[in-house]
Amino acid sequence: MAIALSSFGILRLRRLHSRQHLFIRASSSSAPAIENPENAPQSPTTAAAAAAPPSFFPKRGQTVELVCESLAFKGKGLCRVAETGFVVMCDRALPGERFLGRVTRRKGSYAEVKKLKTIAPHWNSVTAPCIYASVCGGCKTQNLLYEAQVRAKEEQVNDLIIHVGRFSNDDPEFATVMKRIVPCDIHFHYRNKMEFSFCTKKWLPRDSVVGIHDPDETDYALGLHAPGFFDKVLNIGSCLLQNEAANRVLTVVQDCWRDPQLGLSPYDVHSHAGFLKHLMLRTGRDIETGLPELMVNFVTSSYEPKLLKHLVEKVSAIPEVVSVINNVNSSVGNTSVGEIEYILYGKSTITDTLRGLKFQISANSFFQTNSYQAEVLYKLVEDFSGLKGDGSEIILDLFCGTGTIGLTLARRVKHVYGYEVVPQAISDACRNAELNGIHNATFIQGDLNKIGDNFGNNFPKPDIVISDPNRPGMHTKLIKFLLKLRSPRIVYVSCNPATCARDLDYLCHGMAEKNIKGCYKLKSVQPVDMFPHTPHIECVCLLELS
Ligand SMILES: C[S@@+](CC[C@H](N)C(=O)[O-])C[C@H]1O[C@@H](n2cnc3c(N)ncnc32)[C@H](O)[C@@H]1O
Repeated sequence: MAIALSSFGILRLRRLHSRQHLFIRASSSSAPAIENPENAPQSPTTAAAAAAPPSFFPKRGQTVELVCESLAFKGKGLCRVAETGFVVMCDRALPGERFLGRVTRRKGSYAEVKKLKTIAPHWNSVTAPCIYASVCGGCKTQNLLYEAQVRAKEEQVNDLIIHVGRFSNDDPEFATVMKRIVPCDIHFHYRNKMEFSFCTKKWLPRDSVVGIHDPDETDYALGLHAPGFFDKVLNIGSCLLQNEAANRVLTVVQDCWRDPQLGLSPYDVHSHAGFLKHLMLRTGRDIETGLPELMVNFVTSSYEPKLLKHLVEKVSAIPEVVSVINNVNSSVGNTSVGEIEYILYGKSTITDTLRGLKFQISANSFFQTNSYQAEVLYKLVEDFSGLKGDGSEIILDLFCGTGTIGLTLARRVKHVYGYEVVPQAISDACRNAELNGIHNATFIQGDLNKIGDNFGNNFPKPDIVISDPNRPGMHTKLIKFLLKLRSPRIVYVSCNPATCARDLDYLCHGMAEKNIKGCYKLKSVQPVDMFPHTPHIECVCLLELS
């Protein structure tokens, strides 16, 4: 197998043909589906593999020896069966790793395998500092050198833009469109929000993990979900992605919540009995001092403040804790957004700063989870917006959350119009505008997946559209609206490069099956690493009217 030395000095496999696009599906039925992989153009290798007799394909339960070529969608290792080139995906297989895997399922044109045994380790291997790293679903690549992590992310974006977005790397402009990834300088303690789950069923990985010590004898757990299980939780004492004060809160809660005298019970997702659902920790910064301030949010199945009294006393004794909230979610659903929110201690919001502005954040409003790297991301958005600086432009900020992007641009434009589905985020956005003395921003609550023909009547034609959807990307209705609107510039911020590539394809090349023509030219795709050690990739893209 050919190997090459990349510009980062990392040994990596020379990629023959990427098939990452086979593994991408829109995660919401409301969003347009990624094109059928069966219809995707086939490379010579894959065409040969497709023509091979079925017996060439691995069968369920079969053990195969594989070498991981690269990282693909959701950070899974992409491998090929020797001789046939048949594509196989394996969770936690890293580039260069030779291993034995058992085929767990066949999915159309590829199969998934479970890693049984590593024969030869991956390239750029480092020791993971977290004792849970090999089992917890959060960090999948802590044992991969950070430079190799970002290189893999950059390659993934490149492949998706080519194969899903249908942009050609033979085009001489392609190299100037695709920018090098911006790495994150802070590799640990960067998350300002973590959600831990209470559970009746502690998950103990079969291969017991060296260093994990859990003195508690009950089956109860508080921690992060076992990968792939909604009803099993890995009990954890601390998480290296969150800050030190948040870890102190977690420790304090862990130390007492199972005390039988408190009468607390974890919620059982099968029987729907039990009280404690989630522990959400959010960290902001005091605007005056810059010191961390924490919100502790207990999500429970009913409102019983007496039951929480001891926990509230314990956590509020931690100096950084300025807010203790109780979200009551009495539905059988297990989300952390309650139908009613109570303040048990301190304030209802915490504060943070971004690009010189102050923001108040409620328990359930979206706020970028890596505040440090959000500064970098927003600077890119501002640069891509290409503001004239004469205060003449109109900005349409789609999926605006608490208004952060629009507000950071407001002082340099005529007016900002923000759209967002969560009512609490809209009230936060209005309050944030006021807090910063910004009077040229209007925030409107509405579902952008359900826009009607009159959408667009409430605001003038924008000069710049910012669109920052969540993982499913933009709904076809919204894409059609943007193609009709023909704003000169679109800055597309994405947390899912797969749906991003699909939407860029529609905006630039149209949707032939719906007889819709594209009218944009892709000028820039800038990947940004916001979440080291995880498969998540953020991108800022610039489109201009062609
Ligand atoms: C990735 S966040 C971006 C938020 C904001 N731009 C920022 O940088 O903080 C996506 C936002 O889209 C909102 N959202 C999700 N689906 C939506 C929909 N169908 N209509 C309107 N907003 C939606 C979410 O509530 C969330 O606030």
